[in-house]
Amino acid sequence: MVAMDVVVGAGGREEETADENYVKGVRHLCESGISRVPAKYILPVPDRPQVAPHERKDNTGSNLRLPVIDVARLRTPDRGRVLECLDRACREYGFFQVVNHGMSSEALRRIMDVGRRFFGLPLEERSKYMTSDIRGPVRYGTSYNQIQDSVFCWRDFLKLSCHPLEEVLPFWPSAPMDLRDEAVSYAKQIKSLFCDIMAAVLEILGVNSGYLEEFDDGTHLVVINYYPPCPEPDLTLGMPPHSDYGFLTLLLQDDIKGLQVQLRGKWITVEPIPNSFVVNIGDHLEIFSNGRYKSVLHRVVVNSTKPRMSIASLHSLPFASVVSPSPELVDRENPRLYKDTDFAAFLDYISSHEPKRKSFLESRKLPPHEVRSKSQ
Ligand SMILES: O=C(O)CCC(=O)C(=O)O
Ligand SMILES: [Fe+2]
Repeated sequence: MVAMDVVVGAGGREEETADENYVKGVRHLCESGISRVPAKYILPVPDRPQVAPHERKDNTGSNLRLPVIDVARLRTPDRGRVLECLDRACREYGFFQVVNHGMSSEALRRIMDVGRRFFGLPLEERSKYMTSDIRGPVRYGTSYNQIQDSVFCWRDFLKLSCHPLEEVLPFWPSAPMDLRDEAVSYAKQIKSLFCDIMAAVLEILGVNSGYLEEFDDGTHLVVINYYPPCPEPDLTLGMPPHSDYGFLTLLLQDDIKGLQVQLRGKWITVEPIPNSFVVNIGDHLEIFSNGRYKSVLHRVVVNSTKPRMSIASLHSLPFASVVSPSPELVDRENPRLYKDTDFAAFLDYISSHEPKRKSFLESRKLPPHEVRSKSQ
């Protein structure tokens, strides 16, 4: 048991005396033996994940199966047909699952296993990597954006910046002993899968595939998310509704449900498919495609019995690159809808605003009177 100062607040809810304890993370909080969710994690009623009684059937009965893309078929004469499915998935859902992607189930098992062992280390070891530096090569933390969040969410994370690998590697956790080797191997394989999928997306968009080379030097972040069981899962979320900032996110999840996607105004649970990745469009691809593809809101719900783990790989252009609508996708019928942006603008935004839904992307939209039909 970890000692933590707790007092019983109004209504019998245990309150910690100092916010310092919350920044140690949810796992630490749970190990202190709580039986109720502290006020710091309780969302205002409209933001809680409960499902209205009349929607209960739709949302829990049949979970929507996202379109499934067979990556191996991209290398067969069927490529054209797979590209059509991919285009429809990107336009209609902004989310899809990929199977037959070439990464072995053993490779996926190993990275999940080492991630789980990292979160099982004593807090003293994990907290060596706690930092408020959002630009650093490694960051252990909690909530969504613990510097800005007024209500915390039920997640601990380890973020590994993966580019350039040889420069960041010495900063990554030295325990568990095999974490660096496993994470390097995973980072290389997932980057290659991202490039295969991105090449297909560029082909559908009819955009010069020269962009693909730029991704070789692109930003790459691997985020290991850990969601401990929560005594009152109706009051909080593992992650609030958000969109991801990059071009594409490739998410590996364990077999515990939790990811929900907002489709046509409803929260739909993504049914995990073993050994698959969930892929979603990020804000940078929405801008680059001039709105042809949209980043989609998603969130994570927690449960009272089982811990859940996921590993998100977020990919974009190099840190200093400007992301703008691709000139091929701007013309008289499709006027330019977004301002240029870059990574620094995104980091400045998240360090000065409480991130809400798609607010960063909204800030990059051109006001209607400035919408232009030229690319510049
Ligand atoms: O854990 C999940 O299923 C989703 C995580 C996520 O959305 C993220 O890391 O951006
Ligand atoms: Fe996300």
